Amino acid sequence: MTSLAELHDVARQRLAPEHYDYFAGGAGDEVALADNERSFRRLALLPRILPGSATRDLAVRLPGAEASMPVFVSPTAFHRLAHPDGELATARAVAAAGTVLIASMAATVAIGDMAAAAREVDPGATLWFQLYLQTDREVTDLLVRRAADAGCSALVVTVDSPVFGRHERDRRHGFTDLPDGLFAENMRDLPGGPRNIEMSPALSWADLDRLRESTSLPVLLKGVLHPEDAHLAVEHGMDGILVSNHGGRQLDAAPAPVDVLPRIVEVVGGRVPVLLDGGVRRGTDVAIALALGATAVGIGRPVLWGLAAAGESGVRQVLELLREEFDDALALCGGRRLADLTRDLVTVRGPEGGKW
Ligand SMILES: Cc1cc2nc3c(=O)[nH]c(=O)nc-3n(C[C@H](O)[C@H](O)[C@H](O)COP(=O)(O)O)c2cc1C
Ligand SMILES: O=C(O)C(=O)c1ccccc1
Repeated sequence: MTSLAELHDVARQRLAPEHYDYFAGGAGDEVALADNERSFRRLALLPRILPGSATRDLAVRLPGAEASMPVFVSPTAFHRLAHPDGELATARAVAAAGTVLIASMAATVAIGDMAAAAREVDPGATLWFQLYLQTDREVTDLLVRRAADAGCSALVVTVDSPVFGRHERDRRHGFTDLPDGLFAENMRDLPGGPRNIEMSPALSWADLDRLRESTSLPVLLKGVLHPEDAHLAVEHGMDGILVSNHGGRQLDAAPAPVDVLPRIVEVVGGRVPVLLDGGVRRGTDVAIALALGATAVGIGRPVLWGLAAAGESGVRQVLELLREEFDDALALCGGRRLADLTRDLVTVRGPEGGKW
């Protein structure tokens, strides 16, 4: 395979249409979904010349992690729909790539089993745990304890989902439940028995304060788009911000993360790392996001396409392609390290380019 787009095409052929549409789809008219990729293509990189170094350093320090490149895996649900090995294959591939896997609370493999699979490949593998705060605090506390016991080195609290997104492709297929034999394995053995993941508009900053006090793990907020919320996240002691519109699956009128990134970076002012996901499909997308101030970027769907196309090997291919493409982009921008990707390199395409 020579690009993520090719892996997508193979995955589309292999997946049942209702499962393909579950992974690929967005909310409403899928305006946000389309804009996530399109926004990267509206931007250009003004390359510098004569870098003066034969090699480049792609490694980056993140909360509770040293990643081999500034690309991590964003949390996505239900990997066993894509491949029988599910999240075990994903965990192995991400460990082999030496980057961070944010394990979804809605995984079809329990967090402890994912961590064990990752550690067989690399004893130093890094997993973070994605959490939807549950209104029953006992349930949230138990999930946090299990993530910590599994060795997760940070919590990523998803805050863009006070209600479930309206996914019209799923409605058309009547896809509402996992097939028999598959289950959101982290949701077993909880007070009151197995549970569904709850999304609740009743949650507030007070619930995050409580989580912050209940754990010594770094806590990152996923799904921040408004600069004022980025400011509040820092004030409330968060250890990082993930700028995201949930891959266009929640508010369809939400902007593309890359379009709001500069303002958020400005407000945060270097106090905590600012991460981004949504629409990253090429090494040049990674370079643009870093030049606009992101510390690292996440990929969601490309991992699912790799998994569906070729299991663990497919996810490895996705990560290695992005690594090679990003290294190429950094070289062509005249850079030798991540810090060489600066804001002045980014312009808007077209004759107005540079007015930014
Ligand atoms: C099929 C699917 C399932 C997802 N499940 C979760 C989830 O369980 N928790 C979460 O915080 N985000 C979830 N997301 C959002 C991703 O973490 C991420 O924000 C998004 O996919 C990034 O956009 P991209 O797919 O364009 O790379 C999901 C996304 C997809 C496509
Ligand atoms: O589909 C999603 O985007 C998602 O975040 C999710 C949340 C809970 C259960 C399954 C998926």
